Amino acid sequence: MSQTKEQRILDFVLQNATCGDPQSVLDNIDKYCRLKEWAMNVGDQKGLILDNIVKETDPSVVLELGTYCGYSSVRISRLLKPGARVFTVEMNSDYAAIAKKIIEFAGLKDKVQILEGSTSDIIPQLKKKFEVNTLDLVFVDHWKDKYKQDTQLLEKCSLLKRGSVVVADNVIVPGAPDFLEYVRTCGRYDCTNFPSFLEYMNEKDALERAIFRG
Ligand SMILES: O=C(NCCCCc1cc2ccncc2s1)c1cc(-c2ccc(F)cc2)cc(O)c1O
Ligand SMILES: [Mg+2]
Repeated sequence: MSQTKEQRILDFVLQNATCGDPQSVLDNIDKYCRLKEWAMNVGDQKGLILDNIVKETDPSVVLELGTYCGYSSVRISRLLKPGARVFTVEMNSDYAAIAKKIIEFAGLKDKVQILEGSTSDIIPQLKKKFEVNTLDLVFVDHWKDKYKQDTQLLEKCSLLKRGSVVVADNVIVPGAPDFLEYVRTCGRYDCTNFPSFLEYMNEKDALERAIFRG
């Protein structure tokens, strides 16, 4: 059966990275996707900005929307204190299976729980089914036209508290204009734009940090 790009990324990690070493997993995914096949990981440049935001926030409970191959799950969870958790939502079961193996290879399976399904279904279940109270950090990296509605859904489900940090990838490319307009003008967030570049390319992209005011 012909391999998918995501399977080739997994194989490259298994053959070249060091088991239990998250940084080597990240470095090898970046190496493969820069040199061989582009893929939609947040990447090393935006990843460094995300690292700094995670370190400043020091979150206990993280929600990620859009797992893909698990690159940002590894990126985030490698920085968390003992006992802190990442819930990551992925609706493509092939991606979820790859991500599970990459997260396990990195030695981070106890910190990350992959939730397969749509954010519309899973976000309303977080409190009762997954025993989440509120979220300290949300990394938004799924369908760009769902960023705004899912941010509003997080508010509606009382999952955000004063100081909750929402970080969104790709606010320039592919872009999430309705999300940007919402968080910057609704009066409930303190927003900061972090200019960078699209993963593995020279095109401009950016992360947006929106801190919930409560
Ligand atoms: O689509 C992207 N990422 C979302 C994948 C969809 C994953 C999910 C959708 C969904 C719905 C509901 N519930 C759960 C989920 S999980 C994406 C695309 C590009 C890009 C940039 C330039 C290009 F020329 C072509 C693609 C770059 C990026 O960094 C991305 O993140
Ligand atoms: Mg992205």
